[in-house]
Amino acid sequence: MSDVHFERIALIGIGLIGSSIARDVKQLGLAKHVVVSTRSEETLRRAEELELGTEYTVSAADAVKDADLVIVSVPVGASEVVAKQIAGSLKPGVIVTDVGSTKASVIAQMAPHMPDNVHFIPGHPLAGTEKSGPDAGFAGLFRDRWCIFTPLPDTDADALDRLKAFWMALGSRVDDMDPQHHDKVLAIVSHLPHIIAYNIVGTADDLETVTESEVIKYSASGFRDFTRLAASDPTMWRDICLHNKDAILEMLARFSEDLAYLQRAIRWGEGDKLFELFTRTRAVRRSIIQAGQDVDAPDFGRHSLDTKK
Ligand SMILES: NC(=O)C1=CN([C@@H]2O[C@H](COP(=O)(O)OP(=O)(O)OC[C@H]3O[C@@H](n4cnc5c(N)ncnc54)[C@H](O)[C@@H]3O)[C@@H](O)[C@H]2O)C=CC1
Ligand SMILES: O=C(O)C(=O)Cc1ccc(O)cc1
Repeated sequence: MSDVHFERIALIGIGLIGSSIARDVKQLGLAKHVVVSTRSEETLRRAEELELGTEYTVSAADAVKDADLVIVSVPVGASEVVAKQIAGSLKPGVIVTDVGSTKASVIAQMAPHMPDNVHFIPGHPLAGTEKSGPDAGFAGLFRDRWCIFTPLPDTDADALDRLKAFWMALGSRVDDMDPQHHDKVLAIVSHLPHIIAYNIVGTADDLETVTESEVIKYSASGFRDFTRLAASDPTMWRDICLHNKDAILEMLARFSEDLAYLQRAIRWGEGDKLFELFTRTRAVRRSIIQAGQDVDAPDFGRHSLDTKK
């Protein structure tokens, strides 16, 4: 079955996200040509071995020539470099989008380089795992997950609809948001949990009174969940921290205040305060489950969707 949405798609960056898009596009027949481009020869060769595209090049500028859709899937800190590389080779009318975890910074890095006759529409699929690289991707990653778009004030409505139709073909639910609001929401639901995970695993690793082998041997499931997040790609998460600095610092300040409240309640034996908080937070999880999110699976159960129904 074929449902071609774009004649030629260029994928710039072919890690977890780029390669998952490539697998879906191939499986669903959403494009006639898929040009894969990445910086490193080694990753490009691996993408070719995995047959993720129809053409391969280390030149982002060559990759985007004649493309109708360009998807940039690189660490957010590399957005400006890529924008500069592709700007002079984009076809008039092409849709250029990205998948970066932060939006205001990506817009600031890319928009000034985009020619007027190009539709630049920033996006962010809220789907992923702690793994990275072209081998880590899988078909179905985006199914039943949100993809948020942060269109610019002058974004063409038809181009936005075409891009949304593409993501809906991958199984995503789509929504629009203001970029600053996106960055605040993501700071609390995604960026802080990762930062807390990096911190707790780092703290455990630094403890002098508990040996590393004890941490490994006795790690209960709570700690293990943190280690999964803390195993996420260092480059990607360094860039997210640096490129969503204000929202993350704002949420960290709130978090620290609330932690001090909890610390005080524990110190003074204020069980009622602890009980009230733990009851309230339990309700949040129930709401997530009611909203249809499979929170029990380690990576939201995406691997179970690898094989098509
Ligand atoms: N990993 C996740 O769970 C999710 C990641 N994202 C976002 O998606 C983007 C990509 O993330 P992943 O695919 O997980 O990363 P990844 O590390 O698996 O892949 C990144 C790819 O970008 C390439 N790359 C790096 N710098 C480049 C440059 N200057 N020019 C061309 N290619 C370059 C790398 O070679 C690699 O192919 C990031 O912006 C990240 O914030 C969004 C949703 C989920
Ligand atoms: O692995 C996980 O639990 C994630 O939360 C993956 C993830 C990482 C970054 C994003 O911007 C979106 C999703």
